[in-house]
This record gives sequence, structure tokens and C-alpha cells, in this order.
Amino acid sequence: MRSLTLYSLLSATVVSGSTVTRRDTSDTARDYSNLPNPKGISWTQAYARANASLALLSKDEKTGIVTGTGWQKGTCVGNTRAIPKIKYPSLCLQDGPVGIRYQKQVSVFPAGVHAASTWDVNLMYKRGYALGEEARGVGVHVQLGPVAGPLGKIPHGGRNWEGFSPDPYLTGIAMMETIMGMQEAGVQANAKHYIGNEQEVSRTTVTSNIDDRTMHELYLWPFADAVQANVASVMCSYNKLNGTWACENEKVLKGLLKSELEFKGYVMSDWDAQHTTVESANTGLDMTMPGSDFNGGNVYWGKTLASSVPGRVAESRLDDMVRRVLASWYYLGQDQGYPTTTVNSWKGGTGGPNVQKDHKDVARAVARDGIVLLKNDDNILPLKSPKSLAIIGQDAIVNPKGANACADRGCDDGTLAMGYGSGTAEYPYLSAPLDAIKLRSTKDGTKIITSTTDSTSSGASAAKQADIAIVFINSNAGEQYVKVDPNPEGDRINLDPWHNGNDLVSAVAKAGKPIIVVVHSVGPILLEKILALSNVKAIVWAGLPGQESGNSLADILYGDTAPNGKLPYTIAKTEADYGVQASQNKVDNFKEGIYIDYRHFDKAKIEPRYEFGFGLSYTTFDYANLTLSGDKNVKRDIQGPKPQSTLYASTGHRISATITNSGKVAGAEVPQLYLSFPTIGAVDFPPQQLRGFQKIFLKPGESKKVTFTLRNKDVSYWDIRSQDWSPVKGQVGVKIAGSSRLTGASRILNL
Ligand SMILES: OC[C@H]1O[C@@H](O[C@H]2[C@H](O)[C@@H](O)[C@H](O[C@H]3[C@H](O)[C@@H](O)[C@H](O)O[C@@H]3CO)O[C@@H]2CO)[C@H](O)[C@@H](O)[C@@H]1O
Repeated sequence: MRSLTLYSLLSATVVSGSTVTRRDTSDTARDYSNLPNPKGISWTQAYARANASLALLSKDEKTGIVTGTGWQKGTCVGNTRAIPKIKYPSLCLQDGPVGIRYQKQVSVFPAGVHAASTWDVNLMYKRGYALGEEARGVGVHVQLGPVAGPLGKIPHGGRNWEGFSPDPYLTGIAMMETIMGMQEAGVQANAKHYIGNEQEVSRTTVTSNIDDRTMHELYLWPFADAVQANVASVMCSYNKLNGTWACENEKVLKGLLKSELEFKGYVMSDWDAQHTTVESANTGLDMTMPGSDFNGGNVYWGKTLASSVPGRVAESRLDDMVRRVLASWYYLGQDQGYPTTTVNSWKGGTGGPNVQKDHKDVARAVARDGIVLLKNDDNILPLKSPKSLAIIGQDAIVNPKGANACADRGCDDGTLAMGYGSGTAEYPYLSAPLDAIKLRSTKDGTKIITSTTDSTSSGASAAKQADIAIVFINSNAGEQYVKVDPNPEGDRINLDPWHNGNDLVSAVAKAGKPIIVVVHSVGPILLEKILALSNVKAIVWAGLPGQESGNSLADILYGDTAPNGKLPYTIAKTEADYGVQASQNKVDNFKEGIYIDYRHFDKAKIEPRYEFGFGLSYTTFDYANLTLSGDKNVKRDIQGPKPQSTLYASTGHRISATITNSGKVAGAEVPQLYLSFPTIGAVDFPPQQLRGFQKIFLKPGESKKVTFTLRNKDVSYWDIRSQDWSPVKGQVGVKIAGSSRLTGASRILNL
């Protein structure tokens, strides 16, 4: 386990009371400043080994390393040529962000957005480690995740669920933790989709026109964190960026990623996102995937690249591509006893080892701690041995045709535990909510009445026979190439529940019994119609929980664990409140700039239904004693371009608050640090920005002090004139609270 004592990430430390385990070893703060390679090899050493091997290669072998073998020409979704003389294997590249795609006997973890709603760095790391362990176990060299693009500016975005949150700080931390976990387990992580891929409709034609400051402060931010975590590879996206394809955009590949962020790994194309031979090579692409289009045509590299070198592509550029790919392989220690590839994508994923180990425990913990309790009138939850319960809705059961019946999960039948597209995996099992509730209810002798379709009459009739009704609804989305009605191209057409979920809840409400609504969803849905029903007493936001769906839900419903998830996005009252939508005309000018999600709601003074960071518990927490301390004389004006290490260094300021569990049961809380910057000249700022969080566990009556340490990055803005990060100066509002809209404890910090 690496050292956790260095870097002053804007991190929180529990300094009194009982400890919260972090990676099961320590309650000290995360330190992301100087992350050593767990394999003990520095990038310098990895590059030296790569250079030695490179010297032995012919031009033909070099192009074989940087060119995929072609779609479905190899057992993984991406494969490259083996070079036996340097003991280099055919590289296996495989999705994805929730588990090993197209493979049997693997785990399906909660989706990225669900991991974000835990707000727990420990669980994010453990999920990443387990993902990486399984990938390594089946000989995957490059695991295609995690996702920071889309960031999620458009709530309808089809692939938002693969990533974490529209807040760049939260996504950045989740990226770092996931990458550290995956790479410590030995697999090369892949930060994707770089960059500006915020919608599925027209994703291969749209240009994302993103201004310089918005690029740095929003969309690039989590990729910078990925590079800080030593990510081995980055996948460039389908869209154009300011008019030029992302996979041949010199500014974003050579400029931002490789030069400014000092990225040492390699850039691969998204599948068939390459458009040219020479331009892509000269602007910074290092590997093309899958090496052809989906029909075996469009082979831009391979022999075509070889015939352009030297000449239109310099030999040194081809060497740079190969060096980056080989160095990343050495950096992860994959040259030493790496398992043989047993992935079997096109033949049912059979024949490999069972790599699940005890990962169901991690899957369940993330699933459970990512559940957000939005409403709980009359303390209807936790359940108190009800005599009878009606379980209503098709989302309570597994798809009767089987959890994996639809290819790439391309349907919405049965309970929803992941979205659809390439970011999916085959369930080893799927714990259904109904089954888990039935099992748990036997202890209490509760009678269970079921209506497991979305029929309104059947649902109402079941509710009439029970003391309490639990109604399950969902909302699905996914990737553009899979057509699931009513989404024509992955993005959601509206933010309503599917299968007339509003009508189902309304019909059940007419039975007059108290109702608990459970929502499985890829992102925000509108809850206004449901909230208007007076007998809807509770809303449980169960997200996208993966294989442990039912078990984790029962943990919360029955109070074995008090809910402790928090929303990683805003739930609005109307769709229009978000102020953004997918572009239909092939151009998105990103006019909203840095004002997405809560930044937009705060600036426009729009009351959300449930704000970013919100989540109830079965207990309550008080916030007090916000104190400022530290060495205020740390020099913040460093002349000239700031290297990444400077941005991640401490400013010397520490901010603390005391959190007390003022209720009657134990529970975890997430103190969140928000900063409000003063206007600087013509530069305005969001009313508040997240700059820290920590999950802490408190027994009834217990208090803990949390401390956040500010990094330079956290109190800087991107100055378009100097083309550099500039320190914020003046009076900064500081708040530590349980959500973005709660008051918590606050003060002014003079910077
Ligand atoms: O999986 C690697 C990356 O692939 C991108 O998605 C592609 C996906 O993997 C692939 O299965 C799909 O293929 C379909 C193809 O688009 C379609 O034309 C053909 O008719 O059917 C194919 C499959 O049934 O294409 C996807 C791209 O369109 C992801 O963007 C990336 O995140 C993955 O890592």
C-alpha cells in the first residue's frame, strides 16, 4: 500500500473520535501530490526500458504496436500485434467501467455515477482495485475506463452514468481513486472520452466549441487529475473540438494533454474515431482502435502509416508513439508474469477463470452507501416490522428473460442496475429487490403481496391489500449505437420515469396506503408529479447499483445501515431549469460556460427540488466551529507557467469544522467544503464551488473534527490572458455543510 503522508490534497482528516477506515489501514488524509508507482518503477525507468526495446524494432513492428488488428480480429474488443523478440504480447484492450465486458464469471460493480454518490474515497478506490484485479485475472492489459467525458453537463446525456458527476472536483477525485485502484492491481487504466463528448445524439458529427477557461476549469480538470494519478492511457472521443476532430486536434492532444498536463502515457482513438492517417499521427494520436471500421475498412494506420514514414510523418513521431505505449506497459510491470489473455468476447465470454473473489462485498458496500434518501416523512423508514408490504413494478424483479437477455443491456425490462452500451458487463447474478426484501421480511413475518408488471390496476390492487406499498420505477439511457425505445440515440428524450412510472405511482396512491418510491436511474428524473401525492412518504434514490442491487437496498430499507449517499447532481423541478440540452444542429457552443448543474442553479437563483450534495439519513448532524488555520505566508505568486506539481501543492491554509451526530442512531455523513470567490476584475465565479468532502461515521452523540487543506489548484482560476492558473485573492466565503444548499458552518477566509 502506498504512502498516504505526502501531498496536501484539499483533504479531510478525522482528528478526534473514532476512526473511519481508509483502505482499511489509516484514517489520515489522502495525499495525491506525488504518487509513487506501486510496481516500484518510475516513468523514467519505464522509458529507459521502452527505449531499449524500441531500438530493436523494425518499422513494420512499430506500426503493429500502434495499430489495432481490426474489429473482431482478436479475442478482446481491441487487440494489437505481438512482438515476440521483445516479449511483448498482443495487447488486450477491453471495456469497461463497471466490469469486464463480454466475459463470464466476472463481477458487475455499481456504475460510476453510483460510486460518486457514495462520496467515499475509500470505496471508490476499492471498487477500482477490484475492477483492476478482475481485468488482470483474465489477462486484460488495458481496461477501458474510468469515464470523465461526458462530465454530464446535459442531464439527458446517454453515457453520463458511466462517469461520475457534473462537478469536476468530485469527478476528479473519483477518477484518481479509481485509476489508483485499477493500476495498483496491475491493469493499465484508460481515462475516456477526451474531450467534450457531452451528448450521444450526433456524437460523431457535433463540434463542441469550448472556451479556454471553461475547458480548464470544467472539462479538463478531471483529466488533469487522471494524469496526476499516472493514468497509462487516454481515449480521444468521437466529436470535434472547436471544429477539429478530437483524435487529430493538436491543441487538445499535444497542447493540453501532453505538454500542459505532462501526460506520459499514450492516446488511443475511440473505436473508429480516427479520420486520417497523417494528421492524426502528427497531432498526437498514439494508437488507433480497433484498427479498422466496423466493417473491416478504413485502415488508416498499419501499412498506410508505414508508407508515410519517413516523409509526411517523421520517424521520431512513430518512435514517440511506440515509446509511450511500451513505457506504459513497463510502468505497470506487465512485462513480468502477466496472466495470459483468456477474454473470449465473440464466443460468449467462456473459458476464462472465475475472477470474482470476494468482490461482491465491495460491490454491495458501494451499492448500499451510494443510495440516497430524498424524503422520509413520518420516519416511515426504516421499516418497522410491517404486517404486510406490497412490492409493485417491473423494476422490482430481474428481467424474466434473464438479466443478460439483451445484448449490451439494450432494453429496459426488469430492474435497472446499469445503463446500456459498451460500458456494460455480463451479470454473474443480479440480486432483485423483490427477492432481497422477501428474504429480509421473513424475520418479521411480513406478508408480501406482489405486482411485478407496470400495470396500474394490478399495482393499485396489490396496494389495497397491504399496510405499505413500495413502488419501483426507473429511467434508462446509454450509448448511441444501441436503440432502446423511447431513446432514439442513447440520450434521454425527457427526464420522466419510463413505462409511465408517474401513472403507476398515481394509481397506487389511490389505494390510500403510505407509499415508498424506489428509483433506479441513470441520472436525475423529475419527481414533481410523485411529490404531489400526499401519501408518498419516502423516496429512495437507488441509482445504478450493479449486481448487488436488492441486497444493498434491503440494507437501507430495514435500517441495517443508515442511508449515507448524497446526490452527485441536481434534481430540478422542471427540465428547463437545467438550462442546457443536446445540440441537434451539429454545433454546441457551450454557451453556459462554467455554469452547469448547481453552479447554474445558484447563479440563476433557481430553487432545485433536491440540490447537489443532498441526502437524508436516519439520524441528524450538526455543523459548528468552522476554524481557519495554517501557514498563511506560503508564497502563492509563482512567476511563469505553473507545473502540475505546483498546482497540486498546499497553500498552507486549513479549514476545520466539528460535526456532531445529534440523532439516535449511528450513521455516516459527508461534510462538503464549498468556496465562494470574489469577482476579480471582469472575471466572475460561480456562487460556490465544491473543493473538498469526506465521509465520516458517527455514533449517536459523537462529534468529530474534519479538516480540509487547500491546494493551489483549489483557489486558482484559469487566466485567459496569462494562459495560466492565477491565484484567487480577496475575501473568500468558506462553508462546510451537508449539501450545497445547507448553511452548515461558514466564515470568510482572506486570501
Ligand atoms: O468497446 C470499445 C470502445 O467502443 C466504443 O463503442 C463501440 C462498441 O464497443 C461497439 O460494440 C459498437 O459496435 C457496433 C457498431 O457501432 C455498429 O455500427 C454495428 O452495427 O454494431 C456494432 C456492435 O453491435 O460500436 C461502438 C461505437 O459506435 C465506445 O465508445 C468506447 O467507450 C469503448 O471503450
